Amino acid sequence: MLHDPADLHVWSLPLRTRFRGLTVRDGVLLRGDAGWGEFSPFWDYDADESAAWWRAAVEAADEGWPAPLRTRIPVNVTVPAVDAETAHRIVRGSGGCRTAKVKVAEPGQSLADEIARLEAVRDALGPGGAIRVDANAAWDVDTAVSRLVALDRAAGGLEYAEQPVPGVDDLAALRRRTHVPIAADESIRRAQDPFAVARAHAADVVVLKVQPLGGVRACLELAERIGLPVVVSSALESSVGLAAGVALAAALPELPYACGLATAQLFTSDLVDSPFLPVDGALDVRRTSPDPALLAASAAPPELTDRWRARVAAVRARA
Ligand SMILES: O=C(O)CCC(=O)c1ccccc1C(=O)O
Ligand SMILES: [Mg+2]
Repeated sequence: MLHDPADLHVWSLPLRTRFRGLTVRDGVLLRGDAGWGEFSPFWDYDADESAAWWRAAVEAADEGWPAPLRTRIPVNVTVPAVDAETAHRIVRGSGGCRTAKVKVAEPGQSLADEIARLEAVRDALGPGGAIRVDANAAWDVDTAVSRLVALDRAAGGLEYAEQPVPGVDDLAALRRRTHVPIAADESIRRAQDPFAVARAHAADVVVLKVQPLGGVRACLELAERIGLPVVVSSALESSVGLAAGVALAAALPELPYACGLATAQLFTSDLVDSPFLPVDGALDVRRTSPDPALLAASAAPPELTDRWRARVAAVRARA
């Protein structure tokens, strides 16, 4: 279907704390017969890599998603690379999340910063909660081996380490040298071949993100073929885009881990009047549509709007 360019809504939303180097997040909403879709590739994704993100938006707008198998999705609170006191406050204010995902390997921070952050998260969560870390591919294998010993101890046990090292071979080598389970994220969503992880026995868990992997149906197929437990995570979308991740999590036959879909908490405002915020550590499964007043309040300035329209035109020219 041809989406009328007049029906592209370019938005920009501030983040509470710096995340992945970002202080604002921006993107596009489009409306189709089935509902609203979000297209929000990060600016370091070129038109080629953004094609999958566009397919996910078109699926949401034109087709909708497969029927849910569950009504609630347990989620992790996402803790950015903040100081210990802030980390404690974020976990306590998370809406009852029993799992925390803590960012580590932030440039300029020390192991002591990470240990303090993990101790604070454990204190806030209590002994029953689960703690995972995400290093976004920043370590080499030797560094990861030693860091994971220290961080596992500081956390009182790690549930898993997400993408501690860059490549599939690195993940496989590290996995043989640590008892901490390994999750693959970038090695799935930015890889030529997402199945290489499974073939190399490089991970215990795979992280699936709807937009970079081309939609809910594409992710369901990938999950079935890859044969490893899946964690659905956001790409820091508005609550319109988060609905796609919620739909994927709801449609997966098995969902053994909390999902990384509580990222609406990282924004100071949203595009829908009832954002995806956890209650008792879980999100309700539902679709969302933007509130016209919030969409207007979050409308991007003209220059940014032009940049997004050009991006959409480039990605559509390839489709
Ligand atoms: O998984 C989560 O808890 C939140 C999502 C998240 O961390 C993320 C969000 C945007 C881009 C990359 C990542 C990541 O997992 O590395
Ligand atoms: Mg990650």
